[in-house]
Amino acid sequence: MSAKKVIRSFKYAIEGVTFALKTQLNMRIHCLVAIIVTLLGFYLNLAIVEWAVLLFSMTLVITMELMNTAIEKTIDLITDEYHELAKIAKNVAAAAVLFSALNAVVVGFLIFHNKIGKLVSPFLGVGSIMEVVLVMLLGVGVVLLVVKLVINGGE
Ligand SMILES: Nc1ncnc2c1ncn2[C@@H]1O[C@H](COP(=O)(O)OP(=O)(O)OP(=O)(O)O)[C@@H](O)[C@H]1O
Repeated sequence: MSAKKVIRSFKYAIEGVTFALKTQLNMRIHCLVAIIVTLLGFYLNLAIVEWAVLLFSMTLVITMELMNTAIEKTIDLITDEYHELAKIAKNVAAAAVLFSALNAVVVGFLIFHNKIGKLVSPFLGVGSIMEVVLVMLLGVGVVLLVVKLVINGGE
């Protein structure tokens, strides 16, 4: 492949990401969460293996969202009428996003749950109560995200 072709493929890929960011709310949510989690990771000084697992999980969610968008658009191109197969294809693609997001949440919990005390103590001087409150808030956030993904069918 010539250098020109490589640059052109990058350009197409960037166009794809830009489209997904502009049109898919879930894609914006995934990216925002990924940025926040990455900043948190720097602050909490994660180990290399923790970074590797975390980055893989976050990238997987974003990749699934991109594939979901591609499948949605392909179906819309094929038909704008109700079709059982169109429904199955879109729902299965949405399920892929949901599973990758659930995996990311579990990975995030495994990596961060021991470190939440360290995160809040410099600000509040409290560890355990805030830890419980933050885990509960995280849980509520996760449930809301899952409900939203289910209702929107991955958008
Ligand atoms: N052509 C179709 N035939 C049958 N069911 C469909 C069809 N298009 C969509 N659906 C159903 O509606 C759900 C949501 O569809 P879709 O993702 O296209 O909506 P949307 O979230 O508004 O899409 P977009 O992100 O393109 O705005 C799908 O998961 C599927 O269950």
